[in-house]
Amino acid sequence: MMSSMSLSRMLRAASVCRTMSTATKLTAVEVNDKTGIATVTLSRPPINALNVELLHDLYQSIKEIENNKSRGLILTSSNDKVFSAGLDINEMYRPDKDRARLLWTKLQDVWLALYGCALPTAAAINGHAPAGGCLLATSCEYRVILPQCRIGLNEIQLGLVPPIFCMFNFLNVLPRRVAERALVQGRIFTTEQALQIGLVDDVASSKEKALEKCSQFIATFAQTNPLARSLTKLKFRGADLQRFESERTNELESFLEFIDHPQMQEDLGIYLEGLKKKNRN
Ligand SMILES: CCCCCCCCCCC/C=C/C(=O)SCCNC(=O)CCNC(=O)[C@H](O)C(C)(C)COP(=O)(O)OP(=O)(O)OC[C@H]1O[C@@H](n2cnc3c(N)ncnc32)[C@H](O)[C@@H]1OP(=O)(O)O
Repeated sequence: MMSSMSLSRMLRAASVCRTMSTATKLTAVEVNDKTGIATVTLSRPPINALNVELLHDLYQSIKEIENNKSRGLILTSSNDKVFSAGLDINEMYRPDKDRARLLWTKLQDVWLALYGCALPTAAAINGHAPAGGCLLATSCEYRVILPQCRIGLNEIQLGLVPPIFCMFNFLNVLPRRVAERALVQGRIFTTEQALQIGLVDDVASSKEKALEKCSQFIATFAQTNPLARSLTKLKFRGADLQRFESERTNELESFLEFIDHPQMQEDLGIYLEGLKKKNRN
């Protein structure tokens, strides 16, 4: 039989962390009642490829956390090897046109919500983060990565033109010259390289330690007026958000045109096949 001691300990633990009522299917949201920090966990096995549904759930989670006045938001993954593999290439290869439109619109919505989030945001990058995975991480204000991970915006290697928000994210984090070179070369960085150029702020030896470091970053704002903080953040990011708004329709149409091109489809098919072949050999 369970002792009253262990029962009370369990009840105490249960009261510290609670799952948000509207936690969605492909993202789990947990709020620490002690710190007020919400953790969003990407949960689309096997590699958190960003499809319409995951992007939809992620957007809902970010908005819910923002509206519930949490103290901060941490983004992480349920997979212990991959933070996110980026956009689900199956959504771009031989796509249903309406769904492709929805995919891009949802990606844009997520970027707007995360980059412009009023709360302090941090990413505990507990696995590889290529392309869209890197986009999510660099939309946050602070990043901690685990050893032996790879991170970067490699779109150009797939023949894709990095959209404008990729540029904003890199310019916000890296010196201009480094950002430009990384994007035009489609560089994927190791953990050590990412730390050295400043693409990430810190390295942690485990997911738990990465989450702890993210919480510590968010706690640095405990004494700061939240409105003053969010307005100051907006002063830094507002011009990017405005330029994005003015170009979002054009970027959507360019994306649709781009993936409609026969050569693009052929390249995406070869790339996808290469990823699958890796597992067959
Ligand atoms: C102004 C606009 C103009 C035009 C705009 C053009 C469009 C620009 C778009 C820009 C924004 C974002 C783009 C993207 O995100 S594109 C996606 C790029 N992602 C990648 O290149 C990552 C590829 N994957 C990997 O490197 C590895 O899979 C990874 C390191 C993530 C994990 O490695 P691991 O060994 O753990 O796992 P596997 O490789 O075995 O993968 C498991 C299965 O998942 C499949 N897979 C992997 N990645 C993807 C993906 N991105 N989409 C769909 N499927 C993916 C892989 O094939 C395996 O499948 P099988 O189990 O069937 O073999």
